[in-house]
Amino acid sequence: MGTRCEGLRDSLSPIAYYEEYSHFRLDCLKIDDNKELSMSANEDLAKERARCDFNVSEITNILDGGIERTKQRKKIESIALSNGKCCDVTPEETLGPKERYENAIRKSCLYTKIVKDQVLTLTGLEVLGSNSSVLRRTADAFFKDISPFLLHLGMFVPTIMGQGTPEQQSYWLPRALDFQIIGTYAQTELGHGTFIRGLETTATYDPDTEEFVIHSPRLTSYKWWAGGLGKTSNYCIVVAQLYTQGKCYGIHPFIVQIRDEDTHMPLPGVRVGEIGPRMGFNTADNGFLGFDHYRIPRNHMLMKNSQVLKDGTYVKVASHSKLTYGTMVFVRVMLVNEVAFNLAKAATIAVRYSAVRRQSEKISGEPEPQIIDYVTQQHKLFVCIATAHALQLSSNWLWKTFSAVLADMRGGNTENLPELHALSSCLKALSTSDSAALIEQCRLACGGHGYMLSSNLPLLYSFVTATRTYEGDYTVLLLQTARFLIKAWEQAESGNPVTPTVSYMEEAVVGNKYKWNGSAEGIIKAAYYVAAGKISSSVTSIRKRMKNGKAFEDAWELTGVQLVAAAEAHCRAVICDVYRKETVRLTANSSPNVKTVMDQLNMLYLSHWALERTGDLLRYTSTTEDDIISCQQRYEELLAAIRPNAVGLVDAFDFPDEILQSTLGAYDGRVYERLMEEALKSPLNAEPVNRSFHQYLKPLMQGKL
Ligand SMILES: CCCCCCCCCCCCCCCCCCCCCC(=O)SCCNC(=O)CCNC(=O)[C@H](O)C(C)(C)COP(=O)(O)OP(=O)(O)OC[C@H]1O[C@@H](n2cnc3c(N)ncnc32)[C@H](O)[C@@H]1OP(=O)(O)O
Ligand SMILES: Cc1cc2nc3c(=O)[nH]c(=O)nc-3n(C[C@H](O)[C@H](O)[C@H](O)COP(=O)(O)OP(=O)(O)OC[C@H]3O[C@@H](n4cnc5c(N)ncnc54)[C@H](O)[C@@H]3O)c2cc1C
Repeated sequence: MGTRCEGLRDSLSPIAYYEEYSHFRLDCLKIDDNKELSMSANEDLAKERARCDFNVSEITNILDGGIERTKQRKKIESIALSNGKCCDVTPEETLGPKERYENAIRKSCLYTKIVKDQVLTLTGLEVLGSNSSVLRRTADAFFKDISPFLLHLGMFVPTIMGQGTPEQQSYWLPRALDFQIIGTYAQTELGHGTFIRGLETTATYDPDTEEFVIHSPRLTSYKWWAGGLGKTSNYCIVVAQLYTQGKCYGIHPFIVQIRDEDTHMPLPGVRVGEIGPRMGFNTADNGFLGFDHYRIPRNHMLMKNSQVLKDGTYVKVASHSKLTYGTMVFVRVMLVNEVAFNLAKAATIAVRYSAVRRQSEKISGEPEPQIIDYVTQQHKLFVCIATAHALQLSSNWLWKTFSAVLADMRGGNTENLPELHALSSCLKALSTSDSAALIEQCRLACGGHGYMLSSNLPLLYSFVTATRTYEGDYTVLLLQTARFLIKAWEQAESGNPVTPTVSYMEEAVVGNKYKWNGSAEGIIKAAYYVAAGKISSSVTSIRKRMKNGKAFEDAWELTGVQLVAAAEAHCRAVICDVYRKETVRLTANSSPNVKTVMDQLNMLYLSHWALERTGDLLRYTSTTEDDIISCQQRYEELLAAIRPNAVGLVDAFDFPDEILQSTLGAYDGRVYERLMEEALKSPLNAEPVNRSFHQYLKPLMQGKL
């Protein structure tokens, strides 16, 4: 689809037909007065770019984290993209399941080789740390869906880093980072995903042989879902209940070899396969895995946080009981960045398309306007750009918080872990939920063409909607944050100090009502008051239920709806606050127009959420109807102010066409030409008459069936 792919022939894809029937394709392209469809860029998009009043690359640099990081990213992207084999001639979505998987493996190996040979020599291992989002982003030029290697780099390697002893790391990491072995993370089972204390796979220590016996006692204990498990991985992290000296010590991580390193056959005692078609992730060979008394050496238990000695003695090393959950916290932090990136892609596609697409008449007889000129379209799309910024900046902030807590923990201090868990849980929940909803909004904003897989919007949605479930379901994670909030509220009530992200409670517990003012800081404060009001209401409900004889657990359960809403409101206030502060900080030295447009986007986000939550504002603050009316007016003014810069703003996300992979969103705006070009790649267009005509249709129509 991108220019670098023109004329490419993919050895694995069934495209012989394409050459054979090229005359048919050429005929279709000569539909306009016998002229071939235009190869030149769309004029409307060119005009949009000419009217943009700020320096696009300044915003790109802000989003990348500085000019040097932009340069580094572009260097990595250009190495990977100049390879020329990054996309398919036959769209991957038109292939059958086996061909798609094989093609995904081919491309994963190709991309891995480029990273190993060319990118790592440029950046060193740093690329796997702070630059991993660049690797992830560049990978999208290779995969429209998901690489079967995602879990290897996304969870297998991080688990060894986070849960292995230094000796275990020095043994496993070089092999894993060099792709001599490929692994995944098998925690979820058929019977349990959320409640991990209820996992049923067992790892029983046998001191006679100094081995663990891994066993799946029943069907519900089969591992289910792990990405890359079905066909790709030869190793995996298995999370299992540890038994030693007759006692169960709860779940622990083990490195388990599941396939022969040479033949790739499953090892005796291992039952492994792929789980079947799903809504997305169809190139990720998500798998199932069962064990029949399968033995692994003692030192394959990852022993940084707890150990089993040769004689079977269990030794707790870690100072906090939940450190074995560390990989999940890490991935939740990474996911905020991941969904911000995917939302930015969807916004780019929908905004560019809306500048190209003309539909209906605003005034009878006048030319049809670009659909981006409808205020309702602006309402659908500009909040997507603003949310992509909000989540990107929140994710950078969360990453810094995560790194600081990690550094503390290296020195044995786990004091800030509960706050990190509460923050990463709610930010993961809200960012994934918002992004999925807004990507779908982008798809709907593109009308019928948004439904085409070649727009890439359906694939983006199917990928991002899964992030709301995996790595901790939305509701479950918000309830985790609620636990923290209720405890903090009780601390604040009794006059004890609370941690920074809940310091607003100290003022709110006194019972003041907040008086609305429409400034950014005013809206943020109102959002905190709404959160405090919801937390307070939840506390009241729990206490009332307990007073009426309920046990705490029952009272908590019955208050669940309010608790989820309270955690959601808290997280929204945190995002609003961080987004504001980071915008002000990062634009302090920017040119005036960049400052203005970033401020407008930020205000748009704040006003949008104030208007979405008018009921809460009226209930928990002293906001009046007049305040709401003026907020609505401000919101509409912001839509108009942002309109001329909309295309510039999405250009600032700086996605090469190869990464965007969209007929509707390419930089040149040749929307209709690309739609037709992609349609002609459909296998059904391989021949003028399909054989089913002779087999079924003709006999039916001629009464000979
Ligand atoms: C070519 C290469 C190309 C590629 C290139 C790419 C290169 C770059 C790579 C970059 C990659 C980026 C993208 C990655 C994508 C990855 C995809 C991932 C896919 C999906 C993976 C998965 O999907 S994998 C499974 C995740 N599965 C869960 O996510 C289970 C949720 N379920 C729970 O997580 C627990 O079940 C749950 C609810 C906490 C209760 O746990 P529980 O029952 O034990 O605990 P309780 O509720 O009783 O709570 C008791 C007390 O523990 C406290 N606490 C609980 N957790 C705590 C914690 N973590 N830290 C601290 N404290 C914690 C709590 O706050 C209470 O504290 P207190 O008592 O003080 O109130
Ligand atoms: C695409 C994809 C990839 C995945 N990859 C992996 C992987 O690589 N490795 C891996 O180990 N796992 C993986 N998973 C599994 C994933 O982590 C789990 O599906 C997820 O944690 C949710 O658990 P569950 O499926 O058991 O849902 P359930 O817990 O059964 O949830 C079902 C419903 O019950 C509700 N619910 C559950 N518990 C509570 C509660 N305590 N209070 C209130 N409501 C509750 C939920 O909110 C939800 O509405 C993947 C899943 C998907 C979809």
